[in-house]
Amino acid sequence: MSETAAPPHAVDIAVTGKPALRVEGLWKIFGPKADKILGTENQSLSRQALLGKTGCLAAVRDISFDVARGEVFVIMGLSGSGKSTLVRLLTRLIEPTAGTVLIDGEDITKAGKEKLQSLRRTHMSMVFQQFGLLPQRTVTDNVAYGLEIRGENKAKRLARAQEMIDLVGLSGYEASFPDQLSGGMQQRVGLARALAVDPQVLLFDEPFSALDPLIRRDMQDEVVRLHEEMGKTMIFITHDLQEALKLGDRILIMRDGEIVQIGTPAEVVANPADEYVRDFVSEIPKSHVLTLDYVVRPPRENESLDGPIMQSNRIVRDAARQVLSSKHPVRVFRGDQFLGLVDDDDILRVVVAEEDAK
Ligand SMILES: Nc1ncnc2c1ncn2[C@@H]1O[C@H](COP(=O)(O)OP(=O)(O)OP(=O)(O)O)[C@@H](O)[C@H]1O
Repeated sequence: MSETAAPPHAVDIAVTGKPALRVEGLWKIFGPKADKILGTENQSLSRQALLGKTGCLAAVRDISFDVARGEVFVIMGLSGSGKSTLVRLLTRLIEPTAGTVLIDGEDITKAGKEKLQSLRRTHMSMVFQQFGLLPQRTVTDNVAYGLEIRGENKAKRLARAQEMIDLVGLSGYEASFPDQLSGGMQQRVGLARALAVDPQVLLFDEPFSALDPLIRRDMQDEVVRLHEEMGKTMIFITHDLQEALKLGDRILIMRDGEIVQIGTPAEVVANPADEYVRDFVSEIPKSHVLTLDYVVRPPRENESLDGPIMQSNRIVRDAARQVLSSKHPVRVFRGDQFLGLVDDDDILRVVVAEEDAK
């Protein structure tokens, strides 16, 4: 079968096996006697009602999800929806009120102090919005910092740091100090530092929010490229839907501490769970996000089955040129399974619908 390229960072969740991260029934309630809320009738109150009645704020409410190995999982929501609290719970920078977090099968929530420290050093790295670089240290020493804490010898950590500096495109800046670098370059140092320890999971907490739009786009491309090269599991927090759609294999949309929807970019755009999500996605050009899964249809009588073959996870926009220039309808497969056909009309229907929506 002649294979047409899938979207670069697509992951087949079904075949990736044990999750890299499992979150079960996670809660964080802030406020007086916050630990007395769960198990009482107050637990089912909305965030507002709970706050009014008890003075406690449920920042994260009963959240469960799995992240597959190698997946880019984006957590998205407006300000106050609970994203930062959630990501901090994942590393126990904040203690959960209830629930469990398993990273690579290790229960973070039950780990003692030493175990937690060792898990943080070996299993996860974080990239923050405020880069968090050490100002007195050079680029190389910042990148090597995590390895130093871990007790790696100097030759080894310098070699690894150099490898990461080259990887993120900072060769030549090894001896610079953070304040000599632009914001985008500082964030590259942050990325290199996070990657240097070869973590199981990389966590990004709104890393590019403070950057100019153009630099921000560069950095998003950088994340896509690094993911393609290294295949790391990534959890990415953002309030920006475009960023979520661009980076995410799946997106978790939060509101008032709760999950509103979890889905692939195409699922979220094609089938928004409610008005809140519909509002979010209404401006998004569907052909940029929907895959052929959403336009494929059964063959009609006497229709040609001689057209080229494409995989169903191809984005409509990327497939359009080939479909429109083909004499026969394109045959769409998921793996080896034939799903049906896509022709010019099927493509144009999506494109025209988005023109109409403007
Ligand atoms: N330490 C705290 N004590 C009390 N309330 C808190 C605390 N930290 C966060 N909150 C509240 O929890 C809710 C969720 O906050 P959080 O910062 O997680 O949201 P967010 O989606 O990350 O928003 P932003 O993008 O603005 O950071 C907010 O209402 C916030 O005021």
